[in-house]
Amino acid sequence: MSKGLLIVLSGPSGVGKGTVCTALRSRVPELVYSVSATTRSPRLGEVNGVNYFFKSREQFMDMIDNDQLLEYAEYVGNYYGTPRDFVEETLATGKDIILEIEVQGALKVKEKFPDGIFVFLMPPSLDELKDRIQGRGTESQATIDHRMSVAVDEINLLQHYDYAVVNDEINLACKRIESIIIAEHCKVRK
Ligand SMILES: Nc1nc2c(ncn2[C@@H]2O[C@H](COP(=O)(O)OP(=O)(O)O)[C@@H](O)[C@H]2O)c(=O)[nH]1
Ligand SMILES: Nc1ncnc2c1ncn2[C@@H]1O[C@H](COP(=O)(O)OP(=O)(O)O)[C@@H](O)[C@H]1O
Repeated sequence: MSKGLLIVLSGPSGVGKGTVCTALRSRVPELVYSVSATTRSPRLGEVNGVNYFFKSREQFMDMIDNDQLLEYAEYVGNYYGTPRDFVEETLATGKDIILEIEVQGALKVKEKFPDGIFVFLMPPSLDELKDRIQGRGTESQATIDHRMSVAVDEINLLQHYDYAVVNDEINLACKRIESIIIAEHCKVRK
């Protein structure tokens, strides 16, 4: 049995990663989603173990010390990390897995999984990005400003990715990512 594909989806806050991932999972039900650990507080409606594993700083530091994270990063004042065992076990069973993570973490994953597929979700414009993150209404103005300045740095690291997908329209963005996954399965690996 061949190993599954490791797909990394990054992109600035508010670009629509969560929305696109949810749509993608209903279009491609066999695609497994990696649930990250974070020290961020849950937003209204977020469920522990579904959206994230919500951890205290101490619990998160323990996960780092016990080598339970494939990668982790600090982003706008909170820690985020990918539980290692779940990713490795999923790939070993031949299933594809998608990690929705920010750029620093994605670059660390690339060192460990050079055969991973790195997809960057792009906003149609920076103005549209700001409108989306503001429209979601989950962040304070100071956090939005911080996330917008991080967004510019993140977009500057696009050259480390294999694919850039513009999220102009959710179904179109999903179709593009689905096409990438299909093409990668057909690829002749040398
Ligand atoms: N490195 C890393 N980044 C993560 C992980 N999980 C989520 N992130 C990223 O952390 C950033 C902030 O996530 P979040 O607070 O949920 O905000 P949102 O992306 O604006 O909904 C986003 O870029 C996520 O993709 C992870 O396990 N590792
Ligand atoms: N293609 C799109 N067109 C218009 N609005 C979108 C699109 N994709 C996502 N959104 C909206 O933008 C906001 C941010 O999306 P979200 O998925 O939370 O982003 P992220 O996970 O990247 O931070 C949400 O209110 C969402 O409904």
